[in-house]
Amino acid sequence: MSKIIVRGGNRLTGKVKISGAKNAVLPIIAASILGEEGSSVIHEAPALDDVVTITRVLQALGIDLTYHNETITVNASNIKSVEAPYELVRKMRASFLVLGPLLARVGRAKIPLPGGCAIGTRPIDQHLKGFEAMGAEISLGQGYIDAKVDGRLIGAKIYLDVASVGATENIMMAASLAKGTTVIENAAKEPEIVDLANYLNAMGAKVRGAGTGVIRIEGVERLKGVVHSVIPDRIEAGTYMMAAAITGGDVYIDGAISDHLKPVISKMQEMGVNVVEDENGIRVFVPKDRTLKAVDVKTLPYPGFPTDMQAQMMALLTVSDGTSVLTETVFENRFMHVAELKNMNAQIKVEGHTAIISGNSRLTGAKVCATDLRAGAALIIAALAAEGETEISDIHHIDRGYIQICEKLRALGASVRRAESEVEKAAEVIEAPILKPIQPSWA
Ligand SMILES: CC(=O)N[C@H]1[C@@H](OP(=O)(O)OP(=O)(O)OC[C@H]2O[C@@H](n3ccc(=O)[nH]c3=O)[C@H](O)[C@@H]2O)O[C@H](CO)[C@@H](O)[C@@H]1O
Ligand SMILES: C=C(OP(=O)(O)O)C(=O)O
Repeated sequence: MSKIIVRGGNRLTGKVKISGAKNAVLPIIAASILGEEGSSVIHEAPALDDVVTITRVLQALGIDLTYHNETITVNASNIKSVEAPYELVRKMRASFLVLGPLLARVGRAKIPLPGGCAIGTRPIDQHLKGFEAMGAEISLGQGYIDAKVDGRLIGAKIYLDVASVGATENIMMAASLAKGTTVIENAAKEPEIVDLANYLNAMGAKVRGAGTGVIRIEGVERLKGVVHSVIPDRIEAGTYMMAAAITGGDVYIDGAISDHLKPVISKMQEMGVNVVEDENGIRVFVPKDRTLKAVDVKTLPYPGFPTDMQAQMMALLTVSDGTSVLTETVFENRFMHVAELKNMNAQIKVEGHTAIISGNSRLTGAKVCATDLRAGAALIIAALAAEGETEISDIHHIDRGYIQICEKLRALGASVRRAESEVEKAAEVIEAPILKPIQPSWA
């Protein structure tokens, strides 16, 4: 099994470049399915495992796609299958985002129930409610969602019971090619939704209000490929901010958009971390001899404190002065890192959705397991401050969301390396079958 091995105690200094956002590039790749004419060229697409997986999903649909040097070129003028392979979709949640675009483009999609991090039950009822309101017929059998529409989807008014990021994106994409206007109420407001709306609008869609709670989409007849650069990853940026702080370091987070990180910046400042924002990035530093203070944190949909930063924040709180209360309100099972942090001598008690962290821990290196993506990031952060060596296993979770994390940390002065397993290095190859183009039922 591959591992990341960290020797703690080094102060991080220097500059780290932030890559394109995983949670923006994934829906943008899915949205490319909507382009009937020309190619889309997507820049700043980091070669994360999740990004590679979704590109393979598109290839399995018979879509022409190439991926070189963080640039993806997609030509979806021909779609040859409406069925996404189980072996790919089970690996990640966001692969379900191909359902809306396929349904809108060719009137049919057969997608396995999605996999991804086991941080909660993660239902897809809000996605399906949206598609049904737009006239789709949905059936579920043998682990697959089969969605059909006779003719085009019809614009509808859809109120989301929860402000789901994925449901907002899936419905927004489907609505772009529907007949008439769709209004999504209680829509998610994350920056990744705005990036997707910008991409769709460049393709010729008419999406208004992305970034607010009400998004209005006027359907158009057809969309075309465009050139787009993905926004920087606010969660990757936040992770390096925590890494800098826990080591008492001084790091410039190059490319981070501070507007996207306000709740993280504000909590870190409350703890006593110095954070200086400018138009190109964020400098994070802890003055010598400053002790960081405990704070209370509650995760919320954007613009609240991101659930995807909860685990990393917890790692930082274990060494801060005093008791912190951290409440997770977005996912019901997102404290799996607690047991692992406790193995490193952290003092944490969980009561329902709340973790009570007694600070001032002297973290010690241990053998620990990355139970999910951000849990893995939290363990690396804790390990940077721990005494001795920490060995983190199950790092395939970390590879879903962090590109070259060991290289980036080493460049900042950390002692961190990967120990690769030969078995995992033999990449799984899933060949796309040879298929014929599909015509929509109304063509
Ligand atoms: C690829 C991607 O962008 N992933 C992000 C996206 O995940 P994802 O889009 O899956 O997260 P959602 O916003 O949909 O989930 C938020 C909450 O809504 C619930 N829910 C969701 C859909 C649904 O149909 N019914 C329902 O009840 C979920 O169980 C969860 O409790 O947003 C999450 C919340 O910011 C982030 O943690 C993930 O990193
Ligand atoms: C939970 C996450 O991702 P996903 O929704 O892809 O599982 C994440 O990025 O932290």
